[in-house]
Amino acid sequence: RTRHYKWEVKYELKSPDCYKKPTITINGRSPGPTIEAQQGDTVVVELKNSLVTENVAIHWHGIRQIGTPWFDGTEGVTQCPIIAGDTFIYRFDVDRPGTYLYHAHYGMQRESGLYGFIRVSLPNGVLEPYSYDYDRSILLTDWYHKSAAEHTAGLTSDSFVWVGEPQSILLHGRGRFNCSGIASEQCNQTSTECSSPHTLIVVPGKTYRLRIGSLTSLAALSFEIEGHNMTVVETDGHNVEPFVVQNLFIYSGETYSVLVTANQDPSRNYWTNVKVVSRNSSTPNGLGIFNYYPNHPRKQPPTIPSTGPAWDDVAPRLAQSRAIKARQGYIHTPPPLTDRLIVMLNTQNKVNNFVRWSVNNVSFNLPHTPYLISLKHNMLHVFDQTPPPNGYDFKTYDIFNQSENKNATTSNSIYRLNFNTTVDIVLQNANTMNFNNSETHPWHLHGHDFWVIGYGTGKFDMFKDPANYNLVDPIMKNTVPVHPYGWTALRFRADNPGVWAFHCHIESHFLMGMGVVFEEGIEQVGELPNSIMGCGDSKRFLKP
Ligand SMILES: O=C1O[C@H]([C@@H](O)CO)C(O)=C1O
Repeated sequence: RTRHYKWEVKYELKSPDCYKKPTITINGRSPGPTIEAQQGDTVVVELKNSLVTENVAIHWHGIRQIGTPWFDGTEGVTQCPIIAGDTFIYRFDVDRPGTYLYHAHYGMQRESGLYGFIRVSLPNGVLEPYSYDYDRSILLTDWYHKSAAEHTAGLTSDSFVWVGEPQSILLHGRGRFNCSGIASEQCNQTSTECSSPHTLIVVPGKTYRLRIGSLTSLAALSFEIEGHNMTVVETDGHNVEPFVVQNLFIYSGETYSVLVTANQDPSRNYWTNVKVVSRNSSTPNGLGIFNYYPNHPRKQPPTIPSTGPAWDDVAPRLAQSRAIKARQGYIHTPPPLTDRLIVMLNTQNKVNNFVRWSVNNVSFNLPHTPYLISLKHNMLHVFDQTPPPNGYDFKTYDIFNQSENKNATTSNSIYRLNFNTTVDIVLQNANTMNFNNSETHPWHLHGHDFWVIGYGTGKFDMFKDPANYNLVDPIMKNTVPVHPYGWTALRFRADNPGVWAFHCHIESHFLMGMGVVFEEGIEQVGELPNSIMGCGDSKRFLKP
């Protein structure tokens, strides 16, 4: 079956947290419409770019694009941007059930509000291994009052201006900023998004499958529903061996399904409470109402919202990461051995006076001609052909100290993987340029799911640590955090012909170079559609 969507992407002045800001909407909404499909369907999105003076591209996050690598929506990697005024048609199969996302993948457009959910249901007659009465979803984002253009200008200037902490956390597009002292024409306190908080209406005694996704531009979050336990059952489209949490840590690019039963005192409402963790943030918690029917949805809970977990306590976050295992009966066993190990040291450093992020001292820049096109047509002059390093100087590099990394460079070189081989990636975190500081980075892989085979603290030891890998019941995911001063080990099969980005999902960090690109099986990629071409050196492959 084909699911057809017709979208118009456009700037509109919106006030999701009361403050008026040009927001990128789809058919007038941010978050955009949820794509609803069933396993095996083909999704067709006919996208009209009405941004007037800006190009666009949309990535279908978690959809592997098997056989359609040109519709991954990653500007510079798999396609040219969609020019203002043009209409572009994405067409791809959703081959697995679960909760996925979509969002802009061009410059820093995502933070302007261009995002939404993809929900893929099971085939008729097939049941989830858990039961619930209702299915709801809630997209968590962070919200800045400055524009993406202003952020980009600051980040790419040699007098670096950091984006800082977001002004608000939005619960499915709703937040509340304190407008006192702000000119009234700048704050629209009567907008629906601002005047009524996010509300989840629940019927006492019923169980809810709550799909939670994060597409923050920066913030790592803790999500909780006051007084209610949550049972984690799904992440990134894979069934999780159930475990119970009071608060769920969620990083940008991840999705979770949790089961929540409305089993508390039904005479009142409760807070849904979203807090920034991992950074010493000034952003107020995002608050919504968990509304027990028939209480009035605006009836304030009688309690003061909790402050949430300590922002700098890594231990519970690492513990949650380690608790996520594949569900019994749904385990895909990884290959026991790898063909290739790439250790990726994540550092913040200066390159020619610009503040950048690097992987093994290479800070990534996108080329003008998308890799998929240049590789398919063997135009090797359009990017740097020296492969990036497979590791870093393990003996001398001190991950616990500020380092100048004097020989860090920028490059658009890529990793070329042998088709149908097994690849291990170890993300190695380190100190930033600031004293006694290491940040959390959620890494997202396009075109694949990977097995999460290990987490560790300190420096990864390639001789000792692999002995402790979980090769029995590791979860498969498409996005995973590397915790401060720690490491995360992943394994995947390079079995999807195409060119795939792997990057930090913090939008500013990818812009600052925190990403790599993998090519695999390019010779098996079919004929590229005309619609992805037109920029850089790709013009000459346009077919008449
Ligand atoms: O990339 C970053 O830059 C700032 C800060 O390190 C600049 O001093 C920060 O917190 C980041 O995550």
